[in-house]
Amino acid sequence: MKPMLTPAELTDALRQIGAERYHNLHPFHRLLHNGQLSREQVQAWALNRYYYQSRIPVKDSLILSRLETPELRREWRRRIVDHDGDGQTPGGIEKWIALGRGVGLDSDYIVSGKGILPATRFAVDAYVHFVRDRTLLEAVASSLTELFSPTVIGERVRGMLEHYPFITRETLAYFDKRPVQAKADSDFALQYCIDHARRPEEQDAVLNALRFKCDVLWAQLDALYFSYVEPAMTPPEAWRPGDGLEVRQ
Ligand SMILES: O=C(O)c1cc(C(=O)O)c2c(n1)C(=O)C(=O)c1cc(C(=O)O)[nH]c1-2
Repeated sequence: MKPMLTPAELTDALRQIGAERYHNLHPFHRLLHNGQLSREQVQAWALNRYYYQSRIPVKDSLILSRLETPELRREWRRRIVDHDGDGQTPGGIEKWIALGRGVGLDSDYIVSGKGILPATRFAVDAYVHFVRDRTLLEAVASSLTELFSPTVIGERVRGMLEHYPFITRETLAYFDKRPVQAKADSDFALQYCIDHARRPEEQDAVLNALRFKCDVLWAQLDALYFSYVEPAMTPPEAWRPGDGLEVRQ
């Protein structure tokens, strides 16, 4: 029989998965962060990534609806506000639209969902369905990629500011708050998993949920790489350079 991991061993095993398969390692991110993409390729990234952003509060609402105590719901509700805003302070979604506009896309086009790659949609929707259909423990564990996001975000912001003349600090304002929010989110989710995975099979399910989520992130970058980096195989009706641009007066 499999032994039960201690909290430290479970944490190490999760970190090991991140070290091997988190999306900071993906070739598309290497190109993005090292300044090796064209403005159009950065636009493709911003457009497709918006779809991920737009689904995050939807998947968090699904988790929220499954939580049994006011304390847990309060904690999870914060994530939704982080993305949707509170009607006064803009949330992450609004800031991502600003990022898209900052790289030249039209906001109505971004929000319309037109031009998003089929594989982006499949990967992101798979994440939403996962948190809907699996156990609550697996749903919470699938957010644990956020343990690793502060590092990749730091790398991305530094690299993009250094390498792309069309990128400003304001364009990347989305990322200002994310590392602190991600740390709070992932500290909570990790403790939840440690407390609620009480059998070796449940610990395995937690590890597998993180592997699945790494695949969700990886597949989105595969889609971008195969569609927009040479030799580009852009699917029919997907965004092409020149589509959906903001008209500047
Ligand atoms: O920029 C990134 O590389 C990155 C990664 C991740 C992640 O690891 O899932 C998230 C985010 N950003 C992010 O901005 C975000 O709001 C977010 C929410 C979640 C989640 O699973 O609940 N992951 C991420």
